[in-house]
Amino acid sequence: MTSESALALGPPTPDVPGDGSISAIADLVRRIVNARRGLSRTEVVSWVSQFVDDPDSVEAAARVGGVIDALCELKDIGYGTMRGEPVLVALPERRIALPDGTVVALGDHGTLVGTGCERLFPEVAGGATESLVEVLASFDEPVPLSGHRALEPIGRWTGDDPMPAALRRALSLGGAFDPVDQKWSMSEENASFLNEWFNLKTSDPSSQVAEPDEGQMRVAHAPAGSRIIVEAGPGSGKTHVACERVISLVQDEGLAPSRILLLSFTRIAVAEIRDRIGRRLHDMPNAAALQIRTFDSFAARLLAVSGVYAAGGHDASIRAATRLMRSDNPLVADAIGLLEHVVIDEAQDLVGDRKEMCEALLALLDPSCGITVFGDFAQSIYGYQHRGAEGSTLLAEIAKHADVTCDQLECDHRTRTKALKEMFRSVRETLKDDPVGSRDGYFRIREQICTAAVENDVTRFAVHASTTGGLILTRSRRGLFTAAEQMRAVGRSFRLRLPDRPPRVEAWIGALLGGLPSATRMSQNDFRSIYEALSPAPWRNLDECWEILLDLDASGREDISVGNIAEGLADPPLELLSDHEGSSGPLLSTIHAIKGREAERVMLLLARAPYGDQVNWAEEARTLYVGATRASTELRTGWINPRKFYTTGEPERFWAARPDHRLMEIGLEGDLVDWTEFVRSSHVVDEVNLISNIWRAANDEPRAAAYLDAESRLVLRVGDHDGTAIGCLSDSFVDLMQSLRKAEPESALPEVVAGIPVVGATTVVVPGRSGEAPSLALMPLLGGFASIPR
Ligand SMILES: Nc1ncnc2c1ncn2[C@@H]1O[C@H](COP(=O)(O)OP(=O)(O)OP(=O)(O)O)[C@@H](O)[C@H]1O
Repeated sequence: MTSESALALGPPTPDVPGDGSISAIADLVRRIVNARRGLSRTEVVSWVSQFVDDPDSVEAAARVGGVIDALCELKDIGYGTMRGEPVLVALPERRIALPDGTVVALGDHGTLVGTGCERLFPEVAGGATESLVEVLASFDEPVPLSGHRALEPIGRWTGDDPMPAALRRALSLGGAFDPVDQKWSMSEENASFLNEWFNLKTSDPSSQVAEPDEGQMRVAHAPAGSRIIVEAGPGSGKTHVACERVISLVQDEGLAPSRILLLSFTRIAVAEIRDRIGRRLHDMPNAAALQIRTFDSFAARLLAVSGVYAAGGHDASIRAATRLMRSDNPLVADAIGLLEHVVIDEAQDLVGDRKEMCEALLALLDPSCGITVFGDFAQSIYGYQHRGAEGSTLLAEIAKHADVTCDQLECDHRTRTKALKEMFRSVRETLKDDPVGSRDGYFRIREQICTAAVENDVTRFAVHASTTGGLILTRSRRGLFTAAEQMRAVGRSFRLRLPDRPPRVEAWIGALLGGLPSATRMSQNDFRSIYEALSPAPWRNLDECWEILLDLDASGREDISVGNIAEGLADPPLELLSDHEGSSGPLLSTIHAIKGREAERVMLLLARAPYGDQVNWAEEARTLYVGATRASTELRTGWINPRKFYTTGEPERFWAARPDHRLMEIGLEGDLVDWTEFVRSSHVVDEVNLISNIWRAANDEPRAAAYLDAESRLVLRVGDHDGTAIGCLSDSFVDLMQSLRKAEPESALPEVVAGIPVVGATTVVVPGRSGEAPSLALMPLLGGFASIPR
């Protein structure tokens, strides 16, 4: 077809507006492309331009060209060839559901956008073929737009750099977008969705100090020597008050920070508490001496100062610390006798070894030492893991002590909707009335939770617009792996929190300072030269990195020392710590691993209810309650059908059988030998070189494999068996693997363990030899499943 015959199509019919608006141009483009096969872009531009104001102007052609490009970019129309020449062609219809509930049509839909509307794509009634999440995920990764303001519902691109293609597409779909003037308007819901999709930050609520309510005031400002149990529901501010209590003990009661001990469960919880208290007490000279620790790090410190070494991981250290505190050791008794106040958070989950350790600690305290214990019986979800534990959490035990008074916090500060507030309260009542639990009771609670949800029974959560941010929670680890797989399958970015993983401290520190002697000092200029030589470059800029290092060094000097930084990282600040893989998107976690956290939006994935005689229905119900009460604004429930896995080892890990191999979960803490042991092996010639190899592997995220060496060790390498060595599988991992293969104790190891995903790297602190300060290194982080030959 020639341009003449294209033009012969004539002027647009009266129902096709020719007002030069974006929507009118888009309609005209679609109309000519659908009606006439084989038109080139130039022919379409020239036909459409005749219907816009001042058709001969360069602007008219540019405007029409811009709209054609936008339509092509979103596959509304496309390019084909005719007789070897590129031509514009019609494409099949698609209907896309937007986060605000509207559906827009793309492709050959025969619907006009309509006069006065600036949309490129018409809004249509009826069902969608895909969601905006699927469309955006299929293009590419979200582009970080840091540096630009958050997207307002009405706005214009003000960046100096060109608008990223991903944003252009998202705006074209999400609302009215003018691709030439780069202006947009869209609904609040769609704007807030895009802000999350592009990881644009809104204000940080944690930096605002909340005014305590009456109950919180009572607890926070109780006399230093009081012994109180604070039993209160989700969102009542227990963690918030735990911080206020410590601040008040220092500021109002004049306690020396070093005489206050606060214990909580996770490193992240501890880092958050330290961060909050640190910000409020920043002008107190000794605030850094506050002992804010996890139960595990408290045990490790106690053993270290007493010169006791306990092999065998965290649980063994906890048991050794308990024995030590019960052993009449004068050094330990003195150290603990100095404490003037102990705060324990999340006491409802203290069972088994950790509970016994806390009891041993409390028994050693001076009678004048105060105690504040926070917990919520309705959120107790760890009973099933421990023998005889039901009903005997630390919370329940301490409540029996004669010298302890009980207090409560009544207000719920988390929820933003009436339905959630009511559910938080009513389910707690139900749990209180039926502590033993039953199948019927469990289903009643499930029902109550669903009533408070804004949407239930979501089956395709991975493409649901609400899962751009917030939490996606599963009851089991099997569910979590399945959910992660579903997200991966549709190309979504997400963050994944798995229990029992090594701590993750930002890798650039180890990449830049790892392998250097602890006595190394560095000026800002020295640092600049190693920073600029690092490839790939760290995601934090040079000045930011230097500021962080000066803070960690804490010497007040203008240069840094590797030893000081390593010491500073013994208790890493919150901003350098992460407890998940991935850097953007919603956080996927089991309910067990998310306690104490909250999010505006929660997608609680339900599976078929448990069955059998062994089900602890009360605990199942409490677990659902913990999951549902993480939401402050929008709770949704969805469905997941967890894949089958077998389990092995302690802590439990998954494995699955395949015809000629087994898949075994890898990446748990202790799966690789530590840095000191690895560098002693013949595979490491130069530590600095090793570190740069690990840094590259962490950034490329390749699959690695472990190859058998001459000394019967399985050495982790990138590439083939001559590839770069970046680590070595530990004996405990190898033993577990051999037992899974049903191999005899002394039988040969496999030649290769393949398919091991490298998911990142972490900075590690390397203890110094006798009397020396510690130094730094970098270790790879592994994830997913290794393939083990039968
Ligand atoms: N007095 C207050 N005024 C306003 N907001 C508050 C107040 N106290 C706490 N909050 C906020 O309420 C939310 C819940 O607080 P927090 O996480 O401390 O509750 P919690 O009792 O520990 O919850 P959970 O038992 O679920 O872990 C947080 O966002 C916190 O900042």
